[in-house]
Amino acid sequence: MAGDKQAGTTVPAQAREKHAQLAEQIEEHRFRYYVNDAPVVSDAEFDQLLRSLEALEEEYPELRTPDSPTQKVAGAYETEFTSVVHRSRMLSLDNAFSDEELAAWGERVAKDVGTTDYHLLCELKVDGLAVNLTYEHGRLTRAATRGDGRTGEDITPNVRTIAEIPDRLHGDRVPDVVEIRGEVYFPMEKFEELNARLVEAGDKPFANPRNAAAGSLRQKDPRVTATRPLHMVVHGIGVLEGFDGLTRLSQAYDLLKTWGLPTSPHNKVVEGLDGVREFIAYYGENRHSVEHEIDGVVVKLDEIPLQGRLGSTSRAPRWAIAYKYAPEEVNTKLINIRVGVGRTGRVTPYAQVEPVTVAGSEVEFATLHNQDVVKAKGVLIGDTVVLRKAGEVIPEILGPVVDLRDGSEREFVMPAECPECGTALRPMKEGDIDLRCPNARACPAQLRERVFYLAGRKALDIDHFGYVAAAALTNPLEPKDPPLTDEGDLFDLTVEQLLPIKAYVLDQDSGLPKRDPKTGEEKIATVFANQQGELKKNAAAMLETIAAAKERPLARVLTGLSIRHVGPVAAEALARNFRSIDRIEQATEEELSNTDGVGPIIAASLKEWFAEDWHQEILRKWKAAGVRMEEEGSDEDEGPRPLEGMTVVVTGTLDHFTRDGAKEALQDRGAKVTGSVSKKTSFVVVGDNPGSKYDKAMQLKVPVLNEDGFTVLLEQGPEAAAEVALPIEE
Ligand SMILES: NC(=O)c1ccc[n+]([C@@H]2O[C@H](COP(=O)([O-])OP(=O)(O)OC[C@H]3O[C@@H](n4cnc5c(N)ncnc54)[C@H](O)[C@@H]3O)[C@@H](O)[C@H]2O)c1
Ligand SMILES: [Zn+2]
Repeated sequence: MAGDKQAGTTVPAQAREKHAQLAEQIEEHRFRYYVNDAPVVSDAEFDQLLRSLEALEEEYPELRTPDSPTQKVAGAYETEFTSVVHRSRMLSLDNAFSDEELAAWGERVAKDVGTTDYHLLCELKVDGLAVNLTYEHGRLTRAATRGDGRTGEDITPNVRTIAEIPDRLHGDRVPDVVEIRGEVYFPMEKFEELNARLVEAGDKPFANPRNAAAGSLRQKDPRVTATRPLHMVVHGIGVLEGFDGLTRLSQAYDLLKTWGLPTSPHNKVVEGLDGVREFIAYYGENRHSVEHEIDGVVVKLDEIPLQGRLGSTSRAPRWAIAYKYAPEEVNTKLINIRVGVGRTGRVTPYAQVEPVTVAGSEVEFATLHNQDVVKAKGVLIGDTVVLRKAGEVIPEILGPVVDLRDGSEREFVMPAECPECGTALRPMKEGDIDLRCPNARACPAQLRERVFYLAGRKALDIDHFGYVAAAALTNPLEPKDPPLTDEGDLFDLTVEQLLPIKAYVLDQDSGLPKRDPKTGEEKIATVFANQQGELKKNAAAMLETIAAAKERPLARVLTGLSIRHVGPVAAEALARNFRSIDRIEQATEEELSNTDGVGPIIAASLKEWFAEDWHQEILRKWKAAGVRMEEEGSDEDEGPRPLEGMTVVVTGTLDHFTRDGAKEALQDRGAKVTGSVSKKTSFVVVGDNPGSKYDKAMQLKVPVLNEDGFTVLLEQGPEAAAEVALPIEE
């Protein structure tokens, strides 16, 4: 009877072997996760293994023995902590990964609960580690990890270092004994700082905040725990002695709160599964506005007596379910760290990883900000890393999986030269972390990025002018000389120039050529001409929009110049206040920095920009091409400008004008509106609650107008307004 059946069973040997293998893998991962606080696979991968095991046991129920990982709460491990027996078991939770699984749970509850009078309590599933706090007569006497659910590790001294966890419960009606269950977590925003400190000290960084929470709490020396910003949220009650009358879990939480325990502000009792779905949808959208990481929603039967009626399996209660959101963290390989050059020359390292799908999109690159961040994260090229993609945010590397290193990994070294033009990199100012390529005009990367930005949504908004076009026009393979050596010739592009252009098809995220998925070869395209050698339709549309873009508002033109620190907001403020490029150029640094929304840094940057000859050349060419360099309506013949040459500050709240409305009224009459009061200020207009600008004006004896005076200024001019200025206070 040898072969694929074992005596007395119907389970094929193959299945049995597969089961044993999976079980062993799962046990090993649990050990790494619960004991070492250093898992080597993502939670999603781990859950997948567990699910495979469950599926196998579904098919061959004989394999579902009591010691199977599917039947247990993690495992019992020998660790350096003293073990303690929980008074009542700490269970895990069953998971639902889809709406069907949630609905199936809901139906089972409805069927088994024996009444229609029950409620569902929705809670956030906090991504941390479970702890059990025992309070006797109101005093914290013991804190333990979950362990295998019956026995955990004694971490009392460590838990005492967490400020949020009270040593004594408040109030005079506290139970003789109560077990409080909750989740200890490590805030995401403190995570980078912790890893930086660990790396600095030569210690192993954590792969993610959950491991950081577990690793920080499970320290032999509680003084180390005390230095970690740990928090806790309460999510359950174990044994309760000497206290009657708790019938609803939601109300129990209210009570725990009065005792001084950190309960969650997000819990919500809902009507039926549709209410649950709403809660799930809401926090799916607002996952990152919560103070801790969440990996799902836990739905519980709110009536405590009914919970007892449903009971538990060896592993999890039947009266609760954890609905899991799509994972935001995946493990992948860090293939390389490259550097990219931005439009202002800033050189930033970024990670190139083995492509993975996370939160619904394929990711190949992740940001690393600067060379110090790479160091602080402690990642090496070749590492398996935890990559996180939270919503629409750019993917980031959380940390390395140190336990998978084999010695072949290498440290990233920031290059000394620009990867695209070879110029030596340097900080712009002493003390700057960022390195820059100083070859602003001719560096192909900077030029490409500038031109791309210039054509983009925030600036000239030119149709069919994307990254590929920007690269093709500035650095084509053919012809040798590019049509654009800087932005100056943009408006003079001709069809003849476009037709012969061949260029790499570049990827916007990396600036690298895209590859043909079949052949692996770099993609090269005739970017603007079709096979007949005629201009492609979208290239024709591009040329048309370029011509039309000469009429774009001044602020957009200004934004498109890629002047450091001058983004759309500052450009808007400058355009409103000065109304022409020439006037911005002629303004003093002080006048510039007095503009609302423009400070000294922007003012200095503007001055620097105008001082470059090749920038002047761009302006000259654009003017010659007919690009509008003035705000509409700023022509001299547009009407009288009775407040020309005046500088006015508006402060406080006016009744009949918004702040912008007041500004516009002044600017329409030729006045300049600034944000700070100086001796040169002509008038200060004050509304309600004017604050320090009023005092300053009085001190400098600058005429101050109330709202009526302001109307006089607008309607009758400065002399009349001076007559009605408020009296100077000494
Ligand atoms: N990556 C790995 O190698 C590895 C290994 C083992 C376990 N894991 C991960 O650990 C988790 C499995 O552990 P598990 O058995 O604790 O199951 P679980 O995390 O799916 O659910 C149970 C736990 O959720 C916690 N929880 C958070 N918020 C809660 C709330 N509001 N109410 C009740 N409980 C709440 C409790 O601590 C409870 O013990 C999975 O996410 C799994 O992927 C990963
Ligand atoms: Zn360069």
